[in-house]
Amino acid sequence: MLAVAGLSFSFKDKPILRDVNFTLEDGQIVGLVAPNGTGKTTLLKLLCGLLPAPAATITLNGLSLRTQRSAFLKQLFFLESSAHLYADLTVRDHLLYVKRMWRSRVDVQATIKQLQMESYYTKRIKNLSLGMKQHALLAMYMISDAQTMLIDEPLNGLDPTSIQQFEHIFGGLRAAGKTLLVSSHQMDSVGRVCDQVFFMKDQALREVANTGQDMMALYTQIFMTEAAANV
Ligand SMILES: Nc1ncnc2c1ncn2[C@@H]1O[C@H](COP(=O)(O)OP(=O)(O)OP(=O)(O)O)[C@@H](O)[C@H]1O
Repeated sequence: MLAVAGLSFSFKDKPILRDVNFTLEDGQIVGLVAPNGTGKTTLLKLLCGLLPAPAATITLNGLSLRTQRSAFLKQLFFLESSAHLYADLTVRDHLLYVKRMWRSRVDVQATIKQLQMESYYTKRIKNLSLGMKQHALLAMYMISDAQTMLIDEPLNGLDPTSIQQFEHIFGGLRAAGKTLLVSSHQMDSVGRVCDQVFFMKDQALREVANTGQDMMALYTQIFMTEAAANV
């Protein structure tokens, strides 16, 4: 379980989060939804210590991010985006690197097959399309076998078949007991995959259980009704 208490953060004078508290239960997929520039990536970075939040208490299965940082981070995987992959290394290089660093038993070749990357896993990242890089990044998450996965906009640039494939893989990770916090702007996908959704607004998180409601309608209600009223 990931538990967060008293999390506040500002970029200079701009408050992003104000005294945020939440928990993520094991075996759950939680969506993180908000308009561009609200602070989704910032939150994910805070949860793994890439940005500082000295006053917050962040624990993962009882381990403190502040005082037991390396044990905490071994249980978590986060890579901000496929733009952060190494341009001159191949997909396979990335997967072998993650397997070694996370001491994982997940089979690299089986993962390549599962993600249908056979035709390009020996290619350098710089020669891949955005969708291919997104596959490579998801493969890194799968290979890490980390208990908790923070995934930032994994569906960007994917075709409909790949979106289905990713949703299936997220479901498989949940079935294996993993905890996923996934930011996305794809509300239909959020509705299909997530157990609950955090809507980020006014420096706070509004938690909504997914009971099959229309997520786009909910998005409009939370974010757009007010915006329209201000025009
Ligand atoms: N290094 C930085 N210095 C100052 N401000 C920053 C920095 N990084 C992000 N911000 C600001 O923090 C706010 C939140 O940015 P963030 O990238 O977390 O948003 P986001 O919700 O992930 O957006 P998007 O959906 O566009 O990816 C933005 O207003 C952005 O301008």
